[in-house]
Amino acid sequence: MNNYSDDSLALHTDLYQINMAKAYWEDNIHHKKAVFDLYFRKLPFGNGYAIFAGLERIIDYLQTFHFSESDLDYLKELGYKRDFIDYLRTVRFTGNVRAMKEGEVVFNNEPILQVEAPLIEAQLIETALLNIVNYQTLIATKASRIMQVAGDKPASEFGTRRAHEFDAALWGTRATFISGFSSTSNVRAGKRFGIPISGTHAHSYVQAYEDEYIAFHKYAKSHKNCVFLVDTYDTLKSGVPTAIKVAKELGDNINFEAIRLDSGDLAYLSKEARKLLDEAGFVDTKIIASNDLDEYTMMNLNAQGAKIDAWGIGTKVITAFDQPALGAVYKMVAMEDENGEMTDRIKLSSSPEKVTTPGLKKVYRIINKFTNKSEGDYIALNYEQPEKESKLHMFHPVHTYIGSFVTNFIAKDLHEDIFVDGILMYENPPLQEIQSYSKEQLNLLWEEYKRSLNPEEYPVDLSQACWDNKMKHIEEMKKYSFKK
Ligand SMILES: Nc1ncnc2c1ncn2[C@@H]1O[C@H](COP(=O)(O)OP(=O)(O)OP(=O)(O)O)[C@@H](O)[C@H]1O
Ligand SMILES: O=P(O)(O)OC[C@H]1O[C@H](OP(=O)(O)OP(=O)(O)O)[C@H](O)[C@@H]1O
Ligand SMILES: O=C(O)c1cccnc1
Repeated sequence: MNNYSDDSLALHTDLYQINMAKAYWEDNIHHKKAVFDLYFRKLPFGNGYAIFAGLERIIDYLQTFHFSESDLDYLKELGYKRDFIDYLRTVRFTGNVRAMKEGEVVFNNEPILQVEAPLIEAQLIETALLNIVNYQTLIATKASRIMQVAGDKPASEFGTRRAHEFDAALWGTRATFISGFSSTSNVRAGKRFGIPISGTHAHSYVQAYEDEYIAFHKYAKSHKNCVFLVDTYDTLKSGVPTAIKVAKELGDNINFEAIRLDSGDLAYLSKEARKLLDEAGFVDTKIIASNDLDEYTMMNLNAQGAKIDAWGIGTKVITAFDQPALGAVYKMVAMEDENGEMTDRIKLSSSPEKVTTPGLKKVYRIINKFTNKSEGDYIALNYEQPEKESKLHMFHPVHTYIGSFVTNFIAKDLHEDIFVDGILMYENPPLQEIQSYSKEQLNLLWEEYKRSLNPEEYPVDLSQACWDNKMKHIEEMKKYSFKK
């Protein structure tokens, strides 16, 4: 354990970013403008779309970006020279960021966010930006899959105890809320983000009294709104009948809101519990289910006719249980040359998906005016104006023979100016608004893209000019490497 205080996020980066920063600075190219695209190549969970989350934290990170004195002391200890350290002391984020809004429905191979900044700044922030987007977008997408099954029934996020430590619990639960979860059990997240909080009680509460009747009675004395956990000993023989008995005794003194089932056969138990509650006159008392739930189990429970009114979901959403990482990348697409002109940059690869798409680009959602559904996304070079065209040729960027012509469309630019010359231009909407925005954007998608199993592939196409430009750079780069 050393004595440095943890007072900035500038070193929350990979050492190779600092290695590059040093070399750029020594070569005096650190101030040249560079453009990077942030995107992922493959949708997670085999889903047909993803939900973007992370912008709020990125804004906060970039606004406060600086190397603290303790960061610089540590770099000095590592052997970095004084003049480089003195330079780092002055570094702030002074560039431009364009990004999609949080809650946006996003797809593979389209820039979710673009950074245009002095090379050294754009490079130093790469790791943190990817760290933020990859986790939050992954969790928002998992949560969205779950909400496709939950429908109008509320889902509460219960996962803090299983999350990958504090930050993941906090920002992860925010991501689930963006995708439609209705509440969280994490009280700090409620305080920090204004997410509605909700909570029942644990088995230990019943164990503390050993007797379910006493436990429920005491709980009801302490809380007017009661949700009783009924599976500590025997759900149908003891838990549900005891909850009913206490609720009858206390009458209008309490609101018998719900029971919670947390083990056993949730389909069978919910149906039987429903019968007992209804027979006792508690037709409005809800049944909440929890225990290792995810979209697959929930779908199965629905198919079995389970009488579940609300879901408590922890581990599997907050850890993105079936896919531990999203693979978003950050790739250079343009750079200022020795004459001060911006020139495109490309990275080649033997796999076509990994070849980058050079140039400054915009992403448009092409919305059919008649159906109000999205026809696909269209990536065009900055100077193009697809919104002014009457007919668009949309074609697959790898299998170019797959394509169609679109007319009567709206081309919606999906990027917002977030920072211009380091100045924040964007105001984060309230979280509730982000949730509503996300829901509206999902409504633009045909159902075929939203099913959880084998969804249709949503078109993410390049404009002809963007595609021609890419081909030109591939050819030039091949000639260049061949000459060498
Ligand atoms: N009817 C059902 N159909 C499909 N899956 C179910 C059904 N009922 C429960 N499950 C799921 O099956 C799994 C059973 O969990 P587990 O093996 O931990 O048993 P349990 O009864 O919960 O015991 P424990 O007391 O240890 O929690 C959970 O993921 C649960 O959500
Ligand atoms: O199952 P999750 O989706 O993660 O939801 C949260 C779980 O956390 C609690 O269990 P607890 O930590 O007491 O352990 P348990 O598995 O023994 O119930 C609660 O009773 C849920 O079962
Ligand atoms: O409120 C609950 O019921 C709850 C919260 C966290 C984890 N498990 C259950």
